[in-house]
Amino acid sequence: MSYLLVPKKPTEAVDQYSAGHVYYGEGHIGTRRRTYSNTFDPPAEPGQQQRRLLKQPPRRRGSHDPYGSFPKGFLIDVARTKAALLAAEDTDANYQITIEDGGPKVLALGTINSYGAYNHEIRGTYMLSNLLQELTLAEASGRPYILLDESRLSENPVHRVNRLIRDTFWRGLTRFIDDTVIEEVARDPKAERMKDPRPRIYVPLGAPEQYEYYKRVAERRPELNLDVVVLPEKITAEYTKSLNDKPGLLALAMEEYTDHSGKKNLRGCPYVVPGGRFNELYGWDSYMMALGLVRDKKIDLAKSMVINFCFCIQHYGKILNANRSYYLSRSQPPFLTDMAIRVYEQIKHEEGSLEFLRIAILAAIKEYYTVWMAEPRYDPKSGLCRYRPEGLGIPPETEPSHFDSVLKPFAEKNQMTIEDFIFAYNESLVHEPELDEYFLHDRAVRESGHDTSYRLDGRCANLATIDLQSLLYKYETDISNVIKIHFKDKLVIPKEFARGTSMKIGDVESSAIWDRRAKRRKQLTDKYFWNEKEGMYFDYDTIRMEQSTYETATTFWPLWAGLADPRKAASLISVALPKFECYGGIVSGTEKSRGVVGIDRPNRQWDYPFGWAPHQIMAWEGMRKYGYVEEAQRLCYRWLYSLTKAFVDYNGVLVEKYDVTRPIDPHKVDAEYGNQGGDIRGVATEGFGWVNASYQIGLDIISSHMRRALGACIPPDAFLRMTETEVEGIVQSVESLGL
Ligand SMILES: OC[C@H]1O[C@H](O[C@H]2O[C@H](CO)[C@@H](O)[C@H](O)[C@H]2O)[C@H](O)[C@@H](O)[C@@H]1O
Ligand SMILES: [Ca+2]
Repeated sequence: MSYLLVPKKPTEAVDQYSAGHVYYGEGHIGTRRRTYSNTFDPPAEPGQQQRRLLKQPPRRRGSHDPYGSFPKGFLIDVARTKAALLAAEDTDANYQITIEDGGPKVLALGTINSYGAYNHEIRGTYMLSNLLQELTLAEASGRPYILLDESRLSENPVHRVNRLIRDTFWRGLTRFIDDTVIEEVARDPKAERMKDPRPRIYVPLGAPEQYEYYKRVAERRPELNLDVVVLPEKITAEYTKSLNDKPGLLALAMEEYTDHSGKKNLRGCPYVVPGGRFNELYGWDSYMMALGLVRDKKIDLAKSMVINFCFCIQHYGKILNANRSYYLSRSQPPFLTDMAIRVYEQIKHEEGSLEFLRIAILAAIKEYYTVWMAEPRYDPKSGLCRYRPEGLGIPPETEPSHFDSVLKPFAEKNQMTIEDFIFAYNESLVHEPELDEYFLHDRAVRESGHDTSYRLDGRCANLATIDLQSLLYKYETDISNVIKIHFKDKLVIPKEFARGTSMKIGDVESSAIWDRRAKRRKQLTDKYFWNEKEGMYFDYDTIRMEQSTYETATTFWPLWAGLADPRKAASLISVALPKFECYGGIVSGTEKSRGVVGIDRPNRQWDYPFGWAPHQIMAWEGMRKYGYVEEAQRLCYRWLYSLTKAFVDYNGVLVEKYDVTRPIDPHKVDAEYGNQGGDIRGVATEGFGWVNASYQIGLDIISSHMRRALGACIPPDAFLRMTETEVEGIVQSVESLGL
């Protein structure tokens, strides 16, 4: 009987903690399915034991496995067990097993040791939800029957999150653009309601080889209905607006390779997307994810994202908010220099690494001059820079009713429905300067990455933010250091980077000028952004010529950039930190600054009480830079606790942002478009990009003692009050329960 040949220890051939696609085999359409010893096919004539396993529902106590002390594994009929599990335990029928389900929280499974004759009970939300996740993965891999290690169900949650991110989620979020996947990557849930959302790719004029490539794809595969469009050399705000009805992907870097038949071909340079409805290469998300990728030793991916950024600067004039047509005029917070340096550090022994760094720094210099130090973003009066992109009309990618309350009075004034007014306004058939001003700021808010908040609403384009100021200081110091250390203090500007700038071919960049720029920026920061009385940094309004009073978590960014002097750093820790430190980490802005919210003044996602991964990462790194390691670890524990807690209680969820004031279900966010990444059917396959990164980075920051406490889900406030021995006692009892 073939089932008797099933190995006793499924771990012999495949590691018990392998990623789903390895443990169960590849199962997606078009990929090769592999067979491993931890899966098995039922015999044509099932024997007695097997019949029992396949036909009888799992039994309760009385049929307990007498070999119970063995490391356990289970023989599972995937479809039957999944159906039984969902019927009993998913009482709210959302294909997740969470603490909100009211089932018995126990399910008996036939053990491998007894060839399915005896059962062992799986108990509690966490193990049952892990079972659902494993069954969903097995099903997706096309496995009707599996042998499952119990350790995959009782796995320490910190180990499980860390492992899933490293081996599964990055993989799930990786994209590239070429003929094999164009229909998949062109898909855009944000564009579905736009007029002509057929798959479309816009190719820059300077990449004719890509135009030829995609034209050939469109001809060869007419069923795709792929529209291939060349962009004009000069991209104006009018042109970008004209694409609103024809949304499409913006081409990214491709590389030449020789295929198996010896023919030269092109293939897309891969990148990682944020997740949820964000299925494209984003600006600052990419930086945060690159930190996580480097940490997880996925260096090629991080490197490829830098290459894609350089392509964007060269062909679109900026690092794009994201590579969709409606983002053409917009950038996002600049992080290229730090990203390139971190990748370079990992590849410096490789051939071509210095050339990689040279190109990235040249691209960053071009971006610095033409995006951030050029009007309208640059304010010549103050010498400060702002998020202030060009653009016309209403951002088309937001949710349908997002602007209704803003547009309603204008629609009424013009005696139109909101829908008719949107058309008339976008087509310049009506003129509303007040609305133009509103959307100028709205676009700026989106460029800032902080969309939306009461900090930036209605004024962002006028604000020089402490965020941007810190990032540009980092550009200046990084560029200076790289030129000095790696290029003998001389970096010659080549033709492709001089084009479209005031730089001339052959101009030489040296460290001195970048040092002067950094020094000047530091003076301006102290003058405009530091508030001695409040002991922290604030944004500066370049039109009203006054500091903003909104308390923002980006006040810690000068630490990350190395821009604060030690006295200011100390004040940020003693005065500012208590305002932002919440139960689950750093909050985006203080409650006082946000003000009262209600029906007429709804929550904004970048305000109190929400916490975001990039804010945590920037604060941790900044504090560590200045020696505030204990504070960084404490904040880290808080954040990782929120992520782990929601993961354990809510079927493995990892989402875009968290409510850092909620101890129980911090992933529940009632603001704007809700939370991305939470839409799980059985199992999460992607998490959310920058949250994934924050988890991996955070694990390297906390102590091993903290890591053990986290695995036992000890709440932060309790953990901080406990002695090390008390924590160890709890950890050991949790571990002995196998949970
Ligand atoms: O569609 C609404 C907005 O979506 C993006 O913003 C949010 O998601 C991004 C990707 O994770 C992130 O970079 C940003 O900080 C988030 O607020 C997009 O960037 C906006 O332009 C867009 O309007
Ligand atoms: Ca449920």
